[in-house]
Amino acid sequence: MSEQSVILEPSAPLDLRLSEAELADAREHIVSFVRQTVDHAGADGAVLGLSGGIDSTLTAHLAVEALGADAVHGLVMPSEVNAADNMSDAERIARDLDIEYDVIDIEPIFDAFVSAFPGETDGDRLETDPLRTAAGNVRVRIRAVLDYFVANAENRVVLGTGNRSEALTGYFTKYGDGAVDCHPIGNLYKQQVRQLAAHVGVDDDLVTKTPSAEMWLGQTDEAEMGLDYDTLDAILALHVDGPLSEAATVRALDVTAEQIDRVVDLYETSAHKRAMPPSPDPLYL
Ligand SMILES: Nc1ncnc2c1ncn2[C@@H]1O[C@H](COP(=O)(O)OP(=O)(O)OC[C@H]2O[C@@H]([n+]3cccc(C(=O)O)c3)[C@H](O)[C@@H]2O)[C@@H](O)[C@H]1O
Ligand SMILES: Nc1ncnc2c1ncn2[C@@H]1O[C@H](COP(=O)(O)OP(=O)(O)OP(=O)(O)O)[C@@H](O)[C@H]1O
Ligand SMILES: [Mg+2]
Repeated sequence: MSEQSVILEPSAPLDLRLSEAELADAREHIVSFVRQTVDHAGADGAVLGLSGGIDSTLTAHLAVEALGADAVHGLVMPSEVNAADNMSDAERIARDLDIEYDVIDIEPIFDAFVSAFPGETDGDRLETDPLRTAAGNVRVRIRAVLDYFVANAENRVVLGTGNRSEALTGYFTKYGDGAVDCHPIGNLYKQQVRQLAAHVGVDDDLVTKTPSAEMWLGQTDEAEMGLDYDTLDAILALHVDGPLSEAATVRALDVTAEQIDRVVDLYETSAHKRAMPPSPDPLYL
């Protein structure tokens, strides 16, 4: 076992870590998936947003492995609510991987959007929900527009960075960071994302960074969801993905029934984000 693969040991209530052999298989599986997705689309490469977070960092590493550095284009898209450290990390990752990248300040685009709705966004209303989330989602969706501009202009596919923990809880913006052509790491729980990132050689400071959507200053995934990722992943694996009842999951993990209810609620109320938009059944006249 490598030194990096024990990072999660102290707090994980359920050990979801993969063995070194499984990590090697997962890496190869994802790399093949990216290559096939690009080939099947007849595309010349891929584009993805680089946030300095671990999901986009791992996805970028695997994309370079699949396609070569020349075929990957990164977009670093700062706004007023992004930490400067994260944006400089994103640029550092692009430079280390030797990929083409652009830095696009999305704040002027956001400002233009907001000024189109003066009545809705006056004063402090953007600082509290529901407008805080609505405004955050606008920034996320602006990034998706820019991703697709590059994809269209350069015959690339858009790589998503969603992981299984986010997908099952709906912790993403519908048609924002969810608006992509594929999710290479979509079958990995968050703690497995960190582990695979360490396995492929991502720097420790990025592997252990606190996950944040950066939709507003100080936002963290775990605070907003009300659960830490290790607990969330364990409940997803045993109860939502797995066969254990709520009572058995409480016994197996150091969690409460209320925590499990919270996860099940996130899963059920986000079903619409994992499906194509529905239409009524066809009319047979
Ligand atoms: N049952 C239903 N059937 C069909 N559609 C339904 C629906 N319920 C809501 N909707 C629609 O969905 C909308 C709400 O979904 P959405 O617009 O996504 O908005 P919402 O889920 O409210 O917000 C996005 C969440 O994802 C988090 N996020 C976003 C981006 C990145 C990350 C990250 O981890 O980096 C996290 C963010 O912090 C926030 O908690 C509603 O306004 C409505 O249009
Ligand atoms: N400022 C940004 N510039 C470019 N892309 C961004 C930016 N913010 C978010 N993204 C894109 O949206 C994705 C979703 O964000 P998310 O926070 O879930 O992932 P992450 O930042 O890579 O990892 P973590 O969840 O650990 O913070 C990112 O992976 C990235 O592709
Ligand atoms: Mg992030």
